[in-house]
Amino acid sequence: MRANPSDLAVRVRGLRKVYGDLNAVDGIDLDIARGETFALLGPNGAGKSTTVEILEGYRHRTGGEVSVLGVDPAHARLDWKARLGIVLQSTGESGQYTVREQLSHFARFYPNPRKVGEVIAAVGLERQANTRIGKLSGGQQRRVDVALAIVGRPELLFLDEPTTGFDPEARHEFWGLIEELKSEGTTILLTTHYLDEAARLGDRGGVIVGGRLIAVGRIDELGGAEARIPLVRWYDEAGVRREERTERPAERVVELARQLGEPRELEVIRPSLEDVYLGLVHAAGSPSPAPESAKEEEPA
Ligand SMILES: Nc1ncnc2c1ncn2[C@@H]1O[C@H](COP(=O)(O)OP(=O)(O)OP(=O)(O)O)[C@@H](O)[C@H]1O
Repeated sequence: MRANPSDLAVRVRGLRKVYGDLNAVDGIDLDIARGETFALLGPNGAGKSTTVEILEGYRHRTGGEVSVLGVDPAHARLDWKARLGIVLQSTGESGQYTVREQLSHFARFYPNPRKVGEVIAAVGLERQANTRIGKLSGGQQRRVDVALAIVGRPELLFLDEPTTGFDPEARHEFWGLIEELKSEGTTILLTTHYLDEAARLGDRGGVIVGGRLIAVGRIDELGGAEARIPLVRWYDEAGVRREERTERPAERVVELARQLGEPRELEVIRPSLEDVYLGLVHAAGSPSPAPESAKEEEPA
């Protein structure tokens, strides 16, 4: 994608982060257009949170250029922070205030906040509005995190594994909320291990492995056309498992039925984002060690 820099919410070039001997982020280039939802995917320890926390201004980088809403997060001021909404991976919410009190308190920090009652309704916590946060379930506390992140009407919303601990119904409701924010023009950077979530919400996505972005593109094109060709699987007469990629799986199935009658455990698989992702991660291998000159100690 080639975009005018002013249309970009996030522009990253050659981003690096070294912890001791580890290249946690190893030369990432990334553009996220305004209004886009970008899903950052990758296995545990791949460097997603480190990247996101650098963009949020919570972590120093070792090298590279970063611009978020036109500002370098390493030198950003409070008015820049007010344009962001952040849902961190772990919740840090204090439990002694009610949902409404906490939201009303934080809404005051922003120049143009949403109405607290609307935010509570949007995250589905109307019945818990006057409950102390410490008494909510894990999934409900996560909704409070999301509510706090959107109350300031952010231009750019960071969602780091936002639906971990949600039951399936809550996840679907949450997706509806994110789709509404998208339709209002909010730019979203989402990290998630749920590939169905990434496929549903993401416009574009990237896969990080070992600190490197190994694939980036439209979410439904990630991994290339080849990786999405349907797969036909069956057992032949000798009981050997066979598989074949074909653009015309129905034709292949008819041929097989003609040859074998009812082939054992015949399957037609249309690769999902999860299949494509697993193929990419498997092919990418493991991280590289840091060069001596780049070593840096990281405080906790
Ligand atoms: N403060 C730190 N000091 C030293 N190493 C760190 C620190 N924070 C993260 N790391 C290491 O950097 C690597 C990248 O971690 P990061 O948290 O960015 O991965 P992630 O992709 O977000 O993983 P997950 O999906 O598990 O959240 C990991 O190997 C991790 O152990």
